[in-house]
Amino acid sequence: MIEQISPVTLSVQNLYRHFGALAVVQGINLELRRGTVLGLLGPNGAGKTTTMRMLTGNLAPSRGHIEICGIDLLDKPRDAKAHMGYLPEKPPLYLEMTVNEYLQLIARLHRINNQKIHAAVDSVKQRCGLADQGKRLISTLSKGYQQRVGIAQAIIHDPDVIILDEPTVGLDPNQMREIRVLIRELGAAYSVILSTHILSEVESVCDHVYILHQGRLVFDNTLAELKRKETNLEMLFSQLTLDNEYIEST
Ligand SMILES: Nc1ncnc2c1ncn2[C@@H]1O[C@H](COP(=O)(O)OP(=O)(O)OP(=O)(O)O)[C@@H](O)[C@H]1O
Repeated sequence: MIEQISPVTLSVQNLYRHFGALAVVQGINLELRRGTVLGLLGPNGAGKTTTMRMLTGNLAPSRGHIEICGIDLLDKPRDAKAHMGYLPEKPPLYLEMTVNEYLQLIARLHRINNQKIHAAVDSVKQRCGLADQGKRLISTLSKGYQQRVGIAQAIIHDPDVIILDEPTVGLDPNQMREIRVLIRELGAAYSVILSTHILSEVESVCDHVYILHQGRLVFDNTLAELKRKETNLEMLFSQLTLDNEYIEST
């Protein structure tokens, strides 16, 4: 329902990326709408990280078109990136800083007005369950709380599109559950692309799923439709990617 009426926040057309002779991303089309969590699934080496690096403006496409909130990422990278928040697989944290120092630094890098920095840091800490952690050194936080700081840095400038690359890797089950609740909340307010290897995570968090295999999108549908058809995501994934080793390891 939401997908029918919400504005498009990210539009990707005919995206390609080659590394030398290796075609890693081959003609991807993708659309993300406000209020949606989109799960990007694929076996190892499918091209997920390469795709996300292009969507966040960290890697130039060989070909294709990316618009963030209607702004062309290649023509106006600074304007487009202002609408985008990114948590890479390895969170870009300065462990020797306190949570407050780090988030203030990130706010400055996003050119948030000096007078608004404290309010922005307070608001994002509240949102990410870090309200009592401001004076802690990041190095002393648990991995789950460090991941919250990683998410906080991705959303401090109030972006429309949030891209999270395997945000629950290495977390214990309680931390995973908490981060998933947070992602769900972010998805309701913004729009999120979530890359993960955990199929149950997609089922519990995402509204829409895309499956990438050998650089091509081989599946694109809503979770509601999968449920309606009683499709088993694990079976579907296995059939589409023919990578049983991956399924067994998750
Ligand atoms: N800078 C690069 N130079 C050459 N090849 C690369 C480069 N970056 C990625 N690749 C190759 O592109 C393919 C896709 O990699 P990518 O990291 O995008 O996959 P992925 O789906 O994110 O995999 P994983 O789930 O293991 O993280 C792999 O074969 C990888 O070796």
